Amino acid sequence: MKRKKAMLTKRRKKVRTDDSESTGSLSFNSPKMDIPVVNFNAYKLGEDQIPDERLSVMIEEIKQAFSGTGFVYLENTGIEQQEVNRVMDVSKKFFLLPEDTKTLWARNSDHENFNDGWVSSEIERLNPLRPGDLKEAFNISHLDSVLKWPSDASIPEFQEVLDSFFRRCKALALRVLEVTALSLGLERDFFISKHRLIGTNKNCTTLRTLYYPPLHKVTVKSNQVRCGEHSDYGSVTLLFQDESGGLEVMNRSGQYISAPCIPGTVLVNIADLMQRWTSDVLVSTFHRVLLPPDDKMNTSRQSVAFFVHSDNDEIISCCDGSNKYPPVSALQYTKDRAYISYKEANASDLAV
Ligand SMILES: O=C(O)CCC(=O)C(=O)O
Ligand SMILES: [Fe+2]
Repeated sequence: MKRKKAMLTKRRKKVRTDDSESTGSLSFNSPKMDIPVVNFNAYKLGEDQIPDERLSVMIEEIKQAFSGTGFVYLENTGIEQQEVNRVMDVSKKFFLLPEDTKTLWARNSDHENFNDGWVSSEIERLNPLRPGDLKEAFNISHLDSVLKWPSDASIPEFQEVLDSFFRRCKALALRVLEVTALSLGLERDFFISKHRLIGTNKNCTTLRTLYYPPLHKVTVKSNQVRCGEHSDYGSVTLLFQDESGGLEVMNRSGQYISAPCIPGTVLVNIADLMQRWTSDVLVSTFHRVLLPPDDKMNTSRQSVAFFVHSDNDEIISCCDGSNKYPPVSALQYTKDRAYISYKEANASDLAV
């Protein structure tokens, strides 16, 4: 762990000497990130009944990360790179199907499972001041739903692979929430007691597989990017990226810095409701994915995010009893935040 941390710091220093200012370009060219790498081995999936003392180093490191940059790479979580590759492979098969076929599994906001299904390119704008994001996605939040699972003969394994990855991410996320509670001096089950219904229609936690198509044949609009500047809405997010890179995270001085893929790790970040819940002790940080550089416009990018939300009916009040923010319903908070990403912006190419 120490070695990797040192490596990241070294890389960052090296890049910062010649590239410390934003170029103003919409393709990524940012300094390297100093997001800590924390060894999760003591509480990896499969390790059970671990006394709090054995977790003490990790607890402290996670607290530093979540209250500093709001992002951390976890290594030795028990989720192996091969599992992630399987999800990416099966997802790519889906995203490469013709649009008419994918439409059969399009997300339908009128449906009870309003979040599940395929989302076509340019539908969402995570930064409402930009044109629609150049990405496609497939969402799963209700494991018992059979309605939205693609059943194309070319990818019979789609449901099995995504369903089982959802369960693995859920298990890891609950462990992260336990460690987070301990790091704040709270009871171990403080957060997980409000995340009991993940995978059902009473919780908005979503596994989202993302595909950023090649852009060389696309007319890219002014200020359009792959994924606009935003912070996530819920409790925490687990993120897996392929090696094409491109994710950038805003640092404390307001500068976007690169958060590269480190194979075998899981990138975890604090989301907005968790920041509010912890009275701003833990921080939810802006991040984005710009366009690839000109010589890589013909390449695609993939990522897989697991957005963790507390149960819909929970009322979230500041955990320190401070009343810094009024209590809020978890579902209402998520709905209000998501609405902003879908409503039409009046001018799609405002300066950003
Ligand atoms: O694709 C990525 O690497 C990031 C996606 C993301 O931040 C999001 O969808 O909230
Ligand atoms: Fe995000």
